[in-house]
Amino acid sequence: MITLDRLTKRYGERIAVDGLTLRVRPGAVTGFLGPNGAGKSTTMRMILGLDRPTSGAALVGGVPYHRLDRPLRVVGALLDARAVHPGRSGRAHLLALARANGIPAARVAEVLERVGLEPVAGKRAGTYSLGMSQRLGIAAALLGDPEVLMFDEPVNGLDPDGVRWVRELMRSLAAEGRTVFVSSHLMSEMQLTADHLVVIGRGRLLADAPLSRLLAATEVLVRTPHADDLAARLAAEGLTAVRRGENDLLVAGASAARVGDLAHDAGVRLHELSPREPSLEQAFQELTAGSVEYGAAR
Ligand SMILES: Nc1ncnc2c1ncn2[C@@H]1O[C@H](COP(=O)(O)OP(=O)(O)OP(=O)(O)O)[C@@H](O)[C@H]1O
Repeated sequence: MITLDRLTKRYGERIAVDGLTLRVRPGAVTGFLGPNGAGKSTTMRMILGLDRPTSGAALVGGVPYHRLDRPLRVVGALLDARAVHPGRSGRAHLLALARANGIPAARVAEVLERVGLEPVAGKRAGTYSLGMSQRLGIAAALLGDPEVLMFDEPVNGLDPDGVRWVRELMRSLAAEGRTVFVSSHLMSEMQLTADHLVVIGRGRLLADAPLSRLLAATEVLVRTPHADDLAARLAAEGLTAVRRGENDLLVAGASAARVGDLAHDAGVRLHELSPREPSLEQAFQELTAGSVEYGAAR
């Protein structure tokens, strides 16, 4: 479990993280979404004790990171896959980490196998492709068999096989009961990976909800030669229908079945009735409109 309590970070006049309060729960993949500069990396760095909050708190398993006795056994993180000594082999890198953290050397072989890096474990990390570096970073995060895992943009720059591999790994880590917190600016990716979403913009919490709820805001498009009659009937039921052309209405907040039933009751013939589920991309754009720091999001 990760707990943020009014977590705030200022850099001079600029507020990077603005009073974030939330819980990231075990047994699920929680996506951490926001446009560039929204404060995702800063939040993750504070959780890992790499940045000090201006105010508020970030706790892992109920305590601040700097008070953890054996941090790698509690929380593993991949922030920057290239932050490895290039002259060291992947195996040597993991052995050094294990030694420094009181983790048995035998664990290195286990994590190398889990991430599929065994065949190249003896090669210098500097020769690794981005995908291999990501796997090495993930192996390091898994080394202490931690309950909590955090990944900052783990699929950035990966090929489709690499993306699929990371996605499946996240799902399996969550299925093992771990807390998996993964940041991304790729809404489409989160739609495939996450169970729960936390959305921030300009350091502020915009949404904290199951993926299914963020996607549930269904609209229904109705085509009828009696659009005025139907709009009146819908209005009487407290539903808003927006006119789209002569015969089309866009109805928010009701299922296709309900709209169809109301039309039937009102004796209105329908020529088309189609639910339109917004993509997460759309939901995200609506949520973050006005909070994008650099104009167009990446
Ligand atoms: N060391 C720093 N000094 C000053 N400002 C900083 C520092 N680190 C981050 N910021 C600012 O804090 C804000 C949040 O940055 P952060 O990197 O956390 O965002 P992000 O959501 O991770 O974005 P990205 O996806 O671009 O990495 C930005 O406005 C950034 O310019």
